[in-house]
Amino acid sequence: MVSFIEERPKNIAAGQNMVSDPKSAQKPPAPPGFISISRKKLLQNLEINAGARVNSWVDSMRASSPTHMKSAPSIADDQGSWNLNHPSALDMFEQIIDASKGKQIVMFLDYDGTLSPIVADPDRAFMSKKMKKTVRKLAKCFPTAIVSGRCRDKVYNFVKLAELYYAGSHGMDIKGPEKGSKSNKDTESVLFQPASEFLPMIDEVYKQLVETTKSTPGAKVENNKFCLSVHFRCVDEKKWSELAQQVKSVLKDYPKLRLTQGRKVLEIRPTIKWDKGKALEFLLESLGFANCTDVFPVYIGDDRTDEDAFKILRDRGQGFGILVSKFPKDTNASYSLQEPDEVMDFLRRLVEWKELSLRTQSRM
Ligand SMILES: O=P(O)(O)OC[C@H]1O[C@H](O[C@H]2O[C@H](CO)[C@@H](O)[C@H](O)[C@H]2O)[C@H](O)[C@@H](O)[C@@H]1O
Repeated sequence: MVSFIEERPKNIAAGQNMVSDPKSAQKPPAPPGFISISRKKLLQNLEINAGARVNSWVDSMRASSPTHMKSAPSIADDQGSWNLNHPSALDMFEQIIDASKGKQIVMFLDYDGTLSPIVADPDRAFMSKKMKKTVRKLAKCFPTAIVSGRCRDKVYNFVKLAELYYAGSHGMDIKGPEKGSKSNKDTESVLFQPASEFLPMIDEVYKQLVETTKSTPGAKVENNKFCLSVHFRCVDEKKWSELAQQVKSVLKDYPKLRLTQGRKVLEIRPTIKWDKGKALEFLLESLGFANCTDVFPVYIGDDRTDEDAFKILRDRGQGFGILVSKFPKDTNASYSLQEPDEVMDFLRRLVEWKELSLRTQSRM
């Protein structure tokens, strides 16, 4: 499947820190819409150096906001090319199944915006009962992992399925199925925490951010154990610059932390070379598929941080990524789905297909 993504700048590897372009920081904000070249570049530059100018942070915050994307003048053209290059995974279901023939499908699912709809209060991002039932069935058919920016315990409390693998804190906290669960009768559950030395620093910065941002109405700081989120979904846009300034004032003393951006959220994490893509590779290895050619990983996610995993799959030439988005975006995913309801339909079809093929095999 052809993708129209432009690669990250050559000097920037996925998950590495990016030095902001001082020229683009001086430019006036681009007109609404993400089609313009400068806006596109901005979207690629969402990994923000903690020392970057606050203006460029705010530009990035605006650029990633769908309300700004909707009014793009050439949105119809872009939509056409999007549909062509990133067709719906539901429409392409048969082709996907054909490509997986003879291979072990392994499922990787992001949580927010993929399994649960985006809501204003991050503590209330519940997954529907129907979605939970579908994910439970999915895990009976294929090894399944949840890969989330959230703290692992929190995402577990939303999903509550012991038979899954969980990679929390953007993959910096990985655990296998509970011992004694159906998918893990006797082995120890995998546990990998590559950023554990950062725990005291993250706690310290969390407290400082809570204190510093409390004067900005609507701002919410979330402790995700090995990383932090500063939410601005409920902050008046006029106050975004103030919030960016507050976050910057805290981060200036912590060069070992970097900032990335998700959906109306500034994400702060250690500068280690670890991300959702590395977590995907770690999990494949743990499952015994390290150098395997007959594995077919499918990663479904909606956010910038999921791009690291999409890129790994594209580079390995194995399986593919599915981006959950209603809008065209630069992505390394091969297919698209519009929203969590479509994700559920896709997962259900996978389950139905697997159950049918198992029944057919048992009759032979
Ligand atoms: O990797 P994910 O599972 O997608 O986690 C990324 C962030 O998700 C959460 O924030 C997002 O969802 C919230 C609830 O719908 C929404 O209010 C927020 O605006 C979104 O950015 C989570 O709260 C963050 O900590 C994660 O970093």
